[in-house]
Amino acid sequence: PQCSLLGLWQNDLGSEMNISAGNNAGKFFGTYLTKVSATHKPIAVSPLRGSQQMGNVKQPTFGFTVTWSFTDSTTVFVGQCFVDDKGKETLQTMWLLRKKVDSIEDNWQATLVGTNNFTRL
Ligand SMILES: O=C(O)CCCC[C@@H]1SC[C@H]2[C@@H]1NC(=O)N2C(=O)OCc1ccccc1
Repeated sequence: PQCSLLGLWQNDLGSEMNISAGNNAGKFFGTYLTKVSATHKPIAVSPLRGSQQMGNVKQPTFGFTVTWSFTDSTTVFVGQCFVDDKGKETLQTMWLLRKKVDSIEDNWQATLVGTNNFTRL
């Protein structure tokens, strides 16, 4: 079974992602609800947009951007969808979180990196 990104996913932090629509050019969009915060702002659902490799790719690679609705940060995820021999899908991803800093002197400390594995909810 080909890995389709469409649907509800949860990652190892408990964050939830809903890929609600995609087109046959590989573009998709959806929403992201993070469950972790280093800020004191209330967490809210945020939009995501991305694209994935299409064609007869069984385990496509993809990337997407989350433009956070409750902070001035942006996160980009990149990864690949894998299907095990029982048909169970996982998304293995890494992300770069760019937080907004007040001055270029702080630019050096503005990007965090992380890994996330998603399974279907
Ligand atoms: O959920 C996942 O799967 C991956 C983790 C994504 C966390 C998101 S990135 C934007 C927002 C959320 N948590 C957080 O601290 N954010 C944020 O904007 O933090 C900015 C910040 C970071 C460190 C220190 C101060 C502010």
